[in-house]
Amino acid sequence: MAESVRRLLGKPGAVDLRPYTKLLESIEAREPELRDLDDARLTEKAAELGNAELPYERDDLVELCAVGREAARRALGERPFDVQLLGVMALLDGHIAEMATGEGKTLAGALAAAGFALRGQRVHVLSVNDYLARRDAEWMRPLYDLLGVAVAWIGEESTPAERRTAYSADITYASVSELGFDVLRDRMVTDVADRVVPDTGIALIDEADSVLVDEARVPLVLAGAAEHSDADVEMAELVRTLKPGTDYEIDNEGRNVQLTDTGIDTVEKALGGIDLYDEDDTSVLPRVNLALHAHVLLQRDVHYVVRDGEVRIINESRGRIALLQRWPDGLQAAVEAKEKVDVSETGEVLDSITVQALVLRYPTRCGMTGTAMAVADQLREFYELEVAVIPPNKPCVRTDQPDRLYATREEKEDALIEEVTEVHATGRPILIGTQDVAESELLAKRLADAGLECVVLNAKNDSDEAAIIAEAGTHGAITVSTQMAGRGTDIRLGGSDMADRDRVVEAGGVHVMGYGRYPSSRLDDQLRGRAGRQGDPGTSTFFVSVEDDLVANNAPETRGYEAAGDGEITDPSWLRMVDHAQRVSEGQLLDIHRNTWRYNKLIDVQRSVVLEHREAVLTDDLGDRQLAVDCAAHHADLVEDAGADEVARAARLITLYHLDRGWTDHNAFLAELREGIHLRFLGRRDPLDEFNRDAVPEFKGFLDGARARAAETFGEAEAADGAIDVAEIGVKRPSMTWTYMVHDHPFSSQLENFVGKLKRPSGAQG
Ligand SMILES: Nc1ncnc2c1ncn2[C@@H]1O[C@H](COP(=O)(O)OP(=O)(O)OP(=O)(O)O)[C@@H](O)[C@H]1O
Repeated sequence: MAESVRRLLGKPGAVDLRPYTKLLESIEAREPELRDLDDARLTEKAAELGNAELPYERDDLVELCAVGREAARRALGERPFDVQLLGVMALLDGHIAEMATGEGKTLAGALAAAGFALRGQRVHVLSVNDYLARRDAEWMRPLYDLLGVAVAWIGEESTPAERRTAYSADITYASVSELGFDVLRDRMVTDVADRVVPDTGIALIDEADSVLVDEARVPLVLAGAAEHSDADVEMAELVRTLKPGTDYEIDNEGRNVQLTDTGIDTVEKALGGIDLYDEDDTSVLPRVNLALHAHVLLQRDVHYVVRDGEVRIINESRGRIALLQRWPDGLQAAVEAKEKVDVSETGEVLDSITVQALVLRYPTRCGMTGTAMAVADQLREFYELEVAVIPPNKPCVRTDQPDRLYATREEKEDALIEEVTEVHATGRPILIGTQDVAESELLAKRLADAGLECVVLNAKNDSDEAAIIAEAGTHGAITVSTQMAGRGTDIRLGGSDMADRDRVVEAGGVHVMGYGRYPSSRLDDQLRGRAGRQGDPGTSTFFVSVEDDLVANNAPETRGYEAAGDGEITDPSWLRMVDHAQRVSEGQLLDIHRNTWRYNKLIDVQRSVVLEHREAVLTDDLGDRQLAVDCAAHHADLVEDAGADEVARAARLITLYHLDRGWTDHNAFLAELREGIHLRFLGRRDPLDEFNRDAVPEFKGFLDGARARAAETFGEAEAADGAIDVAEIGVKRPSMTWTYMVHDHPFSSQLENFVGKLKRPSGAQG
C-alpha cells in the first residue's frame, strides 16, 4: 500500500477515516464548477445546505466541503488541504480531530462550525483564552461572511449587552472561562431579560485535550461580596518562624504541608499554651494551616506575583497571570497577609461549575487538538468522544532525540547550556520549554551569564506572547517558555514573514529543548510539536535529572545509578524510569479528575433540582402561585393594593432570593462537610461515602425550606403607592460579584485540598 494511502486510513483505536477519504475525490470534482460562480451564487449554494437537518448525508457533505473550500480560497487565500477536510468531516460527526501543530486547525474548525450553523445549530467555539477567541473569530470572519453565517466573539471586557448580542450570532467564539462565568451569572438573574447565554447547541473545542482533560477538574466559581476580613498577620508572622523539616513537612508531591509534633508544640506555645485540637475551639487550627499553606506551598513568582500592591495568581499550567481571579477567600487573605499587602474584599461562593459540567451541557461536542490519542480513554469515559487521527498534510520529518538524563539538576543545566551554545552557533532557532515561570527566569539568567540572549515568555499578555512566538523561528533566536499548550501560534521558519526561511531550513529548522519532562507525555508532545511544522526540518531533546520533581517524586528508585564524569546517565533502564515516573504522574492526574467528578456528580444532581425550580419561578410565576396558596389572604390584599403584576414581581424576587440564599448556604455546608470529613475520617472510610451520607439528607427539604422562608418574608411585604419595596424586607442581592478558577486539586478548592487532606499527627491524637 502506498504510504500516502496508508496515512489516510488512520490509526487503530481511532475513528475510521475511510468513509471520509472516499469523498475527497467527489469534493475535488466539484471545484471547477464552483470556481465559476460569483460570490453571491456561492453564498446561495451554502444557504441551500440549510434545507435539511443534521447529520449531513453523503452528497450534502461533499457539497459543504467543496463550497467551504472554495469560500476559504476566495476569502482567506488558503485552499483547505484534503487532510483539513477530513478534519471538518470528523468534527461534523462529533469527534475530536487530532491534527498536528500548524496543520491549520483554525480553518478546519471554522468550516465545521459553518457546517453546523448552516443547519440551524448555534455553535460555540471554545478557546483557551480571550486573545485566541478574538483572533480566530476575526481571522475567519471573511470566510463566514461568504458562507452567509454570522460570527461574533466575547472577551473579558465585553459588557452584558455585547455578550447577549455576541451569543445571538450563529457562531460565537469565547474562552472557556468567560463562557463558564456567563453561565454562572445567568443562574443568578432575577429577570429573564438579563440572561446572556442562549440554549446550548454545539460546542466546538479548540485545544480539546487541554480543556477537556487538563482543565476539566478546574471549578469556575462565582462569588458575591459580603464583608471585609482582616489579614491574619499574626499567623503569617508565626508560620514564618517555623522550621522546615522540624516544625512541618511537605509531602512528596508538594501538594500538602503538615505540622509535625514538634511544630504543634511550637505553635501551641507561641499562641500562649493553647490546644490546637481543642474540640470546643476548632477555629485556630484552620488559621494556622491557611497561613502555613500560603507560606510554604504558594511561592511568589511561581504561583503568584505581587504587582501594584496586589497578589495576582499565575495560572500555573499556562504560566500567565489570571485576571480577576483569586483563591478561595481564606487562602487569598492568607497570601495577602504573607505579602503584607491590603486584604481584598471577601465574599461567599454563590455557585460553581466545573469545565467538564460546562461542556457536558452541550448536546453535541467536538473539538481539535494536536495531542488527543494519549487521552482517548478519558475522552471516551468522561465525554463519550472518539478521536479521529488526521494525518499531516506533509509527513513529519522532525527527529525526536532520546532524553538526556543527568544525576543532578546542576549537571543537567550545564549540559543544556552547552547544547544551546553549540546549536545556537549554527544559527538554528531554539525553543526551550520549562515547567514554570520561576524556572524560565532562572534559566534565562544562566543563559545570559553564558552570553546567550534569549526572550522569555511568561505571564505577559496573550497577544504579546503570540507575537513573540511568531518570531521564535527567526535565525539565531532563543526563546524560553513555560508550557506551550494553548499558545495558539505556530512557529514559522525564518520569522513570521518567512523572509529568512531558506537559511533556517538549511541550518536544520527549530531545535526544541525540554528543561525537564512535563507531568504528562501530552505536554511533552505539545512542546515537541513546535518543531517540524508542515514537513519542516526540526529536532527535539528533553534534558532530565534525577532531582527533577517528576522523577524524584514518582520514580520507584532514585539511587544506585552509574553516571559519567559530567553526570550523564546512559543506562537504558534508568531512562525507562523517567517514562515510568511520568506514567505515575499521569495516573495521579487521572485520579484527581475522577475524584472531582465523583464529588461534583452529587452536587450537580442537587444543583439541577434547584435550577429547574428556579427556572419555573423565573419564567412561569411559580413563586407567585405558591405564595398565593401559602399566604392566601395577604396575597389577595396586596393584589388589591398594588395590582397582580407588581405582586407577581415581588413574589418572584422573594422566592428567588430564598432559593439562591439557600443554595449559597448549602454550598458552604458542602465545602465544610468535605473538610470535616477528611479531618475526621481520613484513612478509615471512603470519604466520598461519608460525604454522600451527610449531603443527601441535608438537601432533603431544601425546596420546602426555601418556600417556607419565602412565605415568611412575603408576609412582611407591604404595598405603598402601588409598589412593593422588597429591599426593605431584607431581599438584597450581592452588591458585586466576581469570579475565580480553582486549580489543581481533587476537592474543588486548593483551600479544601489543603485543609481537607491535613492529617492529624499521631502525637496529637486524643
Ligand atoms: N490550506 C491552507 N493553505 C495554506 N496555509 C494554510 C492552510 N491552512 C492553514 N494555513 C496556515 O497555516 C498556519 C497554521 O494554522 P493554524 O494556526 O490554524 O494551525 P494550528 O493547527 O491551529 O496550529 P497550532 O497547533 O499552533 O494551534 C496559519 O498561518 C494558516 O494561515
